[in-house]
Parts: sequence; structure tokens; C-alpha cells
Amino acid sequence: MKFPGKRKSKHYFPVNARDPLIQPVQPEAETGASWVVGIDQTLVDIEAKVDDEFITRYGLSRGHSLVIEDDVAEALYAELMRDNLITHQFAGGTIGNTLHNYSSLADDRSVLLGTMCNNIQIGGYAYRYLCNTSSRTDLNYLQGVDGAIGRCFTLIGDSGERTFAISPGMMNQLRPENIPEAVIEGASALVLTSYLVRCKPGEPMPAATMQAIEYAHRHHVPVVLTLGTKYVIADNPGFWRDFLRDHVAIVAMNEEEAEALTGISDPLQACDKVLEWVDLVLCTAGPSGLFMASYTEESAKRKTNHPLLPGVIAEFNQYEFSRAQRRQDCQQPLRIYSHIAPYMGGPEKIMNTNGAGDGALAALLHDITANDYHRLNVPNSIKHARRYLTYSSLAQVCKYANRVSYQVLNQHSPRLTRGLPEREDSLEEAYWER
Ligand SMILES: Nc1ncnc2c1ncn2[C@@H]1O[C@H](COP(=O)(O)OP(=O)(O)O)[C@@H](O)[C@H]1O
Ligand SMILES: Nc1nc2c(ncn2[C@@H]2O[C@H](COP(=O)(O)O)[C@@H](O)[C@H]2O)c(=O)[nH]1
Repeated sequence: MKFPGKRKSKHYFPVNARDPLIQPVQPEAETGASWVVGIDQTLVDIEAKVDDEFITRYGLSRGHSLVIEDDVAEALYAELMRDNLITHQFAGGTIGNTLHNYSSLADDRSVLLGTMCNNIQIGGYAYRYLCNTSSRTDLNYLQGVDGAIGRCFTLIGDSGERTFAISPGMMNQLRPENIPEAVIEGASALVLTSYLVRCKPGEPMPAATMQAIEYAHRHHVPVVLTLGTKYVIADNPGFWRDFLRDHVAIVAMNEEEAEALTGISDPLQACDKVLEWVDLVLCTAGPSGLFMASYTEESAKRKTNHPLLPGVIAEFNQYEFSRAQRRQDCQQPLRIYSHIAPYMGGPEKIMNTNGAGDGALAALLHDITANDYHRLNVPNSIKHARRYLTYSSLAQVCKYANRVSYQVLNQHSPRLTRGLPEREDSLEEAYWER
């Protein structure tokens, strides 16, 4: 486990002296001590530049992620090939991206559950998917299928907006009996997307997802849900509010999804609303940066030394130096909030915002897993006197998540090609100290 931020040398295992509180460090087992597990629809992103007429002609809706029938997919693909419109092909899927990015950042294990072709052809989509997934992402629990994985046509329109057309192949064929309870039991988090319930009647993916949630609840593993797109939420906001209340501890969304869920356009106010149902909220807001909200024990709250920020909740970031806790773990829960503007104001030129939000979530997952890893190795540490969800304060997680989003925006693929540069491990150099 590579530690997030500067803690690697500052608070973590001392560099010069052995700390008597530390349990003797055991050689790392093959499978590692801490991991995250997620379910996804295995998808390859096929990116192409098209005009708005193309989007309308194929019955798609701008900015939306829609599932298309096989005959439409074949015609669409043939036209992209004929006119030489395909610019990039990447391994995709919102959770696949998140787990890959988590493994790149933490240099540690994540486990992906989903489907994979039994017969893999060199150069084919499944092959590309596997080749472009971190070697730290454990793919041993994928369920084999006799057919193709999914394709996500990522169509970039005249205005730069992305429209997704999903050709599902056999991506929704994951069955409940292929959800390994032991993998969920030992995980720091179970990561899901709202896309998993968007299936044809009879497809087993929603039942597999519910099975995983049942195991997570049985073993007190926090369930993390990322909201996908505003359209999936807007189809039935009431369903999603109940889903969050009943099953989810942590939600990741952008400001549009937040509005579809709550009816509130102000991201801070929407985060506050969502805290009625979950314990921790990450809300990215494009050029406005990102917000986080959670709970902490009243007596353990820590005051920020950053300037206090105005908003619908006055001086809302007052206790952003506190660490996040699940509401159920607090005797006197206090709501805490934080905000950060885009790192360096954002890259000079953004080619593609694909995966920027998934990147932020990967950073949050890294911080959560680092907390479990530290608790396992230094159980007597003062850091674990209470049950916390994150290793770092809300403010520090914001910095880290924001930095990772910047890295994703600065490249073309939604998947990090490497972890953050070592030199910046402190996240305080350059920009932060200015
Ligand atoms: N136009 C932009 N300028 C600067 N930063 C941006 C811009 N768009 C996104 N970001 C950064 O990327 C993060 C995630 O972006 P966002 O577009 O909200 O995610 P999503 O991909 O989930 O919609 C933001 O919190 C911000 O830090
Ligand atoms: N599992 C699914 N992933 C999907 C679907 N539609 C799109 N996507 C993936 O999202 C990312 C981009 O994420 P974003 O946060 O920037 O919007 C991209 O790589 C797609 O593969 C879907 O239906 N299911």
C-alpha cells in the first residue's frame, strides 16, 4: 500500500526509528491485506468525433448514456469504420476505471467482478480490456461468458459534449452465485454504479448486485455508489433516494446527478440533503471543483485554518480538518463540509473530461483503504481511538481527489497511465504552498 499524501513519511511507519506500537510487519501476502472490490459491466470505450446529425440519426440523446440494440450498434460501428471516425479505444466502464485508478494510486489490490469472454482473441475487445487494466486489479473472479463484452461508443459532438451508446454484449450476465462472499467480507469498500440496475428483464446483473450488497451489509463493509449519469437518476429519483437510504454509505456524483437526485441545484445544499441518507458524499462540480460532506464526532471536530467559505451553509468548511465517520459510529454526529477549486485552475486545454469524476472517487477509496491498512498494522495508534471512515481529514481528501481529477483531465484516457508523481506526494509543493 502506497500511502496517500505526505503521510507516507510523516505519520506512517517512522523512517528512522522503529515505533514500539507497530506490530511486526509481516511479509505482504500475495493477496494483500486491504483491498476494494467492485462490480462493473465490462466495457471497451470506442471514441469517435461525430456531428450532431449523427447523434440524432441513431436515435441517441446528447449527453446521455443509452443502451442500443445489436443491429443499431452494427450499423453505427460500420459507419464509424467506413468514415474513419474512430480516434481512440480504451478499456472503460465506470467501476473498471475507478478500480484501475485506485490500484495505480495505491499500488495495491482491487478486485473486479463482472463478465469476461471465455474465448479471447489477440487484438479483440476483451484482449484490449485485459491489457489496459492494472496488473494490481485482480481479475480472477470474473465470470466467463460465451460471447462478447460490452462496447461503449463514446461520441464526441460538435460542442465537445459526450454521448454514450452502449452495446451491451454479455456484460449484464453476471450471476449472483458468482459473487464471492469472502472477497467482499475482507474488503474496505464495495463499489457499485447505478448503471448496474439498467438491464433488460431477466438479465441477472441486478440480482448479482443485490447479492453483493447483502454480503457487504452482513460484514459491515461500506457500500459506495457512483451515480452514472443524471438521466439514469432522473428516470426514478425516488427509487434512488430509497436505495441510498437502505443500502449505501458513500455516494459519488456530479452536480447534475445531485440535482436529479435531490431537485437542488446548489451542490453544497444537495450534499447536505444527501447526508440524510448516507454517511459521506463526494460531489464533483466541473470547473467549480468539488465538494465533500460527512459526519464526525462532535467532541473530535477539528477547526480548519483555511479561510472560511460563504455558501448556503455559512462558513460551511469550518470543521473540514476533521476526519469522516459513519453516522452510526458517532454518539453526537456533527455534519462537516469541504470544498476545493480545481487544481491549478484545471489543465490549460481539456481534451476530454471522460473519467475525471471516477478519478476523484479512486482517490477517496485510496484514503479509506489506507485507513483500514493502518488500523490493521498500527491498531494502537491514536488515529484509531474512534472508528473513522477516512485516514485523512475531509480537506485533505478533497485535495487528493482534486489532484487526481486533474491528472485524468490532462490525459486522453479515463484510466491513469501511472500513479501520481512521487515528488508531489506531499501535495503541498508548488500550488498548495503558494
Ligand atoms: N472545465 C474544467 N476546468 C477545471 N477543472 C475541471 C473542469 N472540468 C472538470 N474539472 C475537474 O475535474 C473534477 C471532476 O469533474 P466533473 O466534470 O465534475 O466529473 P464527472 O466526470 O463525474 O462529470 C472536478 O471536480 C474538477 O476538479
Ligand atoms: N458500467 C458502465 N459504464 C458506463 C456506462 N456508460 C458509460 N460508462 C462509462 O463511464 C465512463 C466515463 O465516466 P464519467 O464519470 O466521465 O461519465 C466511460 O469510461 C464509460 O465506459 C454504462 O452504461 N455502464
